[in-house]
Amino acid sequence: MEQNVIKIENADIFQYNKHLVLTDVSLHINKGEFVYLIGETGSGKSSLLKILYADLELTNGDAWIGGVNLRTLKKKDVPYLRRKLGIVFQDFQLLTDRTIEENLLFVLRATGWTDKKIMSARIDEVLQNVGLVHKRHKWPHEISGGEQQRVVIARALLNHPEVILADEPTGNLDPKTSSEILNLLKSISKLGTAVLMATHDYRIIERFPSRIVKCENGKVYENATVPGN
Ligand SMILES: Nc1ncnc2c1ncn2[C@@H]1O[C@H](COP(=O)(O)OP(=O)(O)OP(=O)(O)O)[C@@H](O)[C@H]1O
Repeated sequence: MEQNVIKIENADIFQYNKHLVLTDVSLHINKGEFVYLIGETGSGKSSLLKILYADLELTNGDAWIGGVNLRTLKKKDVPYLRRKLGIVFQDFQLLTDRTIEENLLFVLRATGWTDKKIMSARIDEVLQNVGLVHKRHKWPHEISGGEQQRVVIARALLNHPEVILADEPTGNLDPKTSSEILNLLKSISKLGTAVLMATHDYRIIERFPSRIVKCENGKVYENATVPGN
C-alpha cells in the first residue's frame, strides 16, 4: 500500500495577517518520493511549506506530515515536529562562528542528543552521506557555496527525517553545483526520505525530471507540468 508521509486534505492556507493564499488544497506525497513545487512569485509555495513545518497555523482542513496531525498540533510540540523534518533553505544559514562539526553538534544538542561518541558517529555518517567528511573541522567561510549547501543537507539529515522540505535550495548556486545538490537530494529520496523542493529553475526540472506540484491562482495542482510543456 502507498504510504503518504505528507497528506493535506481540503486545507485553506492563510498568511499571518489572515490573507487567504491557497484554497481547498489537497496534496499527497509518498515515502521516498521526490516532488518539485513550482509557481510564480507570490503564488504560495513558501506558504505551503510553512504550513508543513508549522510556521503557519492550519485552521481549515486537515494535514499530516510524518504522521503528525497539523490541525491538532500544540505550539509546545512544534519542536518535536521539526525534529522529524529536514529543512533546507536558499540561504545556507550555517552559524558562521562555528566549524562544520560544531554546527552539526549544535543541532544534535538542541534536539536532545547527549552521548558524545554517538553524536560524533552520527556527524561522521551525515558528512559521509554528502561527501564532506574531510571538511569536518573547516569553518563555513573556508568552503564553497555548494559545499555549504551540502552541509545544510547533512544537518537536515541528522535526525533521520521522513521528509525534507527544501525552499529554493539551488537559488544561489551555479548550474554545475546545482546539479550536484540535485543528485544528492535524489539519492536521499531513493533511500526513503521524501523530498519536496520549491524551485523556479525549470532547467533543473528538465535535467532531473520528477513529479511537479504547482501553485497557481490560489490553487494547488498535484500533477502539473512546467509552463510551455
Ligand atoms: N509575512 C507575510 N505576511 C503577509 N503576507 C505575506 C507574507 N509573506 C507572504 N505573504 C503573501 O502571501 C502570498 C504568498 O506568498 P509566498 O511567499 O507563499 O509565495 P511564493 O510562491 O513562495 O513566492 P516566492 O517564489 O517569491 O518565494 C503573497 O501574496 C505574499 O504577498
